[in-house]
Amino acid sequence: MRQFFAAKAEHPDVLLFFRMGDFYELFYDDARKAARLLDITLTQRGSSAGQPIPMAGVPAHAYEGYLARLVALGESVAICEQIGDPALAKGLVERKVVRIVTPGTVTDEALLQDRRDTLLMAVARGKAGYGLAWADLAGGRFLVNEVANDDQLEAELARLDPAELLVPDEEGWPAGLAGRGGIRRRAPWLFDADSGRRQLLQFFNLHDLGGFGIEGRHLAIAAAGALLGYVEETQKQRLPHLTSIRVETSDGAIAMNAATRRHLELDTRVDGDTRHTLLGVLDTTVTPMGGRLLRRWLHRPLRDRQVVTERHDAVERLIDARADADVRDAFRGLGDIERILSRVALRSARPRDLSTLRDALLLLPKVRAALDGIDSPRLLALCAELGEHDAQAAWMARAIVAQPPLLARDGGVIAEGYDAELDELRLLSTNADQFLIDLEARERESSGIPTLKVGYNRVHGYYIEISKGQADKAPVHYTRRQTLTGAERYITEELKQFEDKVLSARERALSREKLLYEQILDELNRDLEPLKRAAGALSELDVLACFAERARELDWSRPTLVDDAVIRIERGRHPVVEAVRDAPFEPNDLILDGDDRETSRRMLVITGPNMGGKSTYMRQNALIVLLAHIGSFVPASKAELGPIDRILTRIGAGDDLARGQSTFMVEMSETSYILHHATPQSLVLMDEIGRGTSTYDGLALAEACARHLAHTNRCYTLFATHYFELTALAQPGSGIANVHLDAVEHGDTLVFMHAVKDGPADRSFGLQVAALAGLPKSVVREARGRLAELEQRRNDPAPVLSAQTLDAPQQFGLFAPNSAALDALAAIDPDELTPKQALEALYRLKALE
Ligand SMILES: Nc1ncnc2c1ncn2[C@@H]1O[C@H](COP(=O)(O)OP(=O)(O)OP(=O)(O)O)[C@@H](O)[C@H]1O
Repeated sequence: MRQFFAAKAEHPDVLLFFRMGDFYELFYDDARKAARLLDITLTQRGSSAGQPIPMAGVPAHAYEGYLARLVALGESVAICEQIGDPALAKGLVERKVVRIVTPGTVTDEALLQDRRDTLLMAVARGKAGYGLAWADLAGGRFLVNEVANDDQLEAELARLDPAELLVPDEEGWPAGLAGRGGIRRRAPWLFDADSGRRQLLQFFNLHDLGGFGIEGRHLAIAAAGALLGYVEETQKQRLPHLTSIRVETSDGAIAMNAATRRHLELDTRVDGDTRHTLLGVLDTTVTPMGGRLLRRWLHRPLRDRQVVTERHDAVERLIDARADADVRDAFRGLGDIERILSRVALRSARPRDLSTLRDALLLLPKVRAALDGIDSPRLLALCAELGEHDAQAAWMARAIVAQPPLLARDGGVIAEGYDAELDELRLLSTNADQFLIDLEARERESSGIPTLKVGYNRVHGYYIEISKGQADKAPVHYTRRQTLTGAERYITEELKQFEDKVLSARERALSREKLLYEQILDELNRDLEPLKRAAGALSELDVLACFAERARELDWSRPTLVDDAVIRIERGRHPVVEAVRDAPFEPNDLILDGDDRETSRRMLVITGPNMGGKSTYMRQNALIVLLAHIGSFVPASKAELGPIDRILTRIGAGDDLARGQSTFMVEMSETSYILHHATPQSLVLMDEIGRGTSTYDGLALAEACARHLAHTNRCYTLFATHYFELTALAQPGSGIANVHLDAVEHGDTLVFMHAVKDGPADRSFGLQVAALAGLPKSVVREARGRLAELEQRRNDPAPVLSAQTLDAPQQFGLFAPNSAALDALAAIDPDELTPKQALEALYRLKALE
């Protein structure tokens, strides 16, 4: 327990896995917590100061599964091992914390998700905003950025979604950050720019940081220093695979804030589903590393049109040459070499990592052959990045057996013929079998005991066994080793010598193999950079081939990026709705264009019935713009897109109660963000703005926002609304046009046409949709009565949006005047009344006046 307390004192904030023989044990609060999180038994062991010591344990041979669960829950675990051999230790065996496994720093295959980066991030704070540094230790990437304000910080957090976030232990963090899981508060002095700089120079062994382009970015350097400090503290080893640091600026990408990522359901739906999302439809990459790159691309559509056009070009060439199928075919045997290379650098690569790497290198010629003769600048560049690794592949093929065992510990990894000394040692132990058979035959003959056996067990080694009945015939030079119930076991001088030779040959073979294994890792580490580049190129090829496959399979077409201010989409479709619908999807066009105030068309006011397809139409256009800017083809027959700097959305997506905001508050803060940030190059989606409050307030706000977007922001706007009043905004020269979706009534049913047509809708079908949804008939009937009244009221001379109404400070209740009388009136069904009842009703109404 003294050892435990000492180790625990050094790691008070994390769970301590304390190795005791075949188990990792946890004590006290750690035990209680682990028992709860892992559903393992909480027991006791001994006592301390008269109190029993709570304990829980996991078997050492299966600890990875438990570790994975704890890490997924955001917990960190310090692994305290027995150092040295318990058999040789005098008294207690020494124990030491050898590493700390934390959610953001894991690199073991079993603890990672295949198709999702696991990131560790640090955030430094200063007057100019925030510095961000994030590292993917399993993939060997290290990046930084600086952002000016809380909104941008939240957008980066939503994009990168780090598993673990280091922040200075101070107050006043924005709610979006403070409420996240995986936050680790660290002493503020650890986020100091000067010491960060020193730390970086020391880590990369450099004299200045100019080569990385981060000189002068003090906040980014402070964050990077804090991150490195944490990594060194927890990993307790060098990280040779982090070889550089890269700046990933925000202005290189089309900005999307957290709300936009959520609303567009890029990789997760509001209900947590990941299949029916854009990534779910798009991702047919073959390798996990390709899958991760695609996810990264999807969250960072580029503004650099040359890079994007080169990707379109590559995809088109792959389709034309029908080469994507061959590339993808070659990739089936590829595996996750990006992460394998990190484990090679960290020297934790397992035998099967090496055989996978070897097989990947052997596949490179096939990949190159599939791309041969395809004239695309990006594909040519990627082929060059793949590099030449034939010699390395041949060497690894010689070194590693075809199918190595899981662990290096028991040997059998290095192939025969690779190392003469190992072969000789192995021969010695293999020949042992024949020697023993011969020895048994000889001893049987010389002793005259036909049942005599030669055997082996781990405790006593080799022996000659004679049954009890025959034991008196044992020759005198036999020395007794062990007595069993029915037999005696002996050893002879010859057998002892043989045993020493064989056992030591086995041991020497194992240690020779270990040495060779280390040498292989050394050799690979010498060449790590070109191998990492090859892995990067393979990931990108995987994504481009996936784009080609999707384009062909789903009938997508190549978008054109133009310099004019325009978004012109012909026959666009929603990729996810189309994928899940059984019935055909109705394609729709979108034209927004022009810089000129008089002639431009910058905003569409979209009206139409509920369920008509307004949201689908708006989102499909945003997704098409996004897909085009990651380099993919798009679900449309044609798309011409001018420069885009932001995609901003305001789409009702439930309350954000977790952050203590009401529906309407969320709606308004998202709208406010959009009004402050949208530029003439931004695409803005506004879905039913104003519906979270009373009708007149909502209508007034919706109209004011629409005007602001059209006249001040002048962004490309799709504005869906149920307020018909807004259709009046579409005046000549306003830059605003009306479109609508339609439905037709067939008896009791409604048929939605889903086609976008010019002009405003003439009615909304709200009650019919409600009836379709199964609202009780009596309720629908009553609503119909109310509707008639309200429409009557609307035709009253007082205009809803008169300046007087808008300026009035008080809030109008829709039914405020005479509401008791109206209620009573609505409750009357004239068809059901006798003349007498009708007269009584009239008197009652009169009394309510
Ligand atoms: N173009 C289309 N072709 C085929 N089906 C479509 C199309 N657009 C929408 N749909 C179908 O109609 C359903 C309703 O669409 P959507 O949610 O976009 O309607 P909405 O007008 O936004 O409704 P609400 O006003 O109630 O929010 C979708 O789930 C989809 O199944």
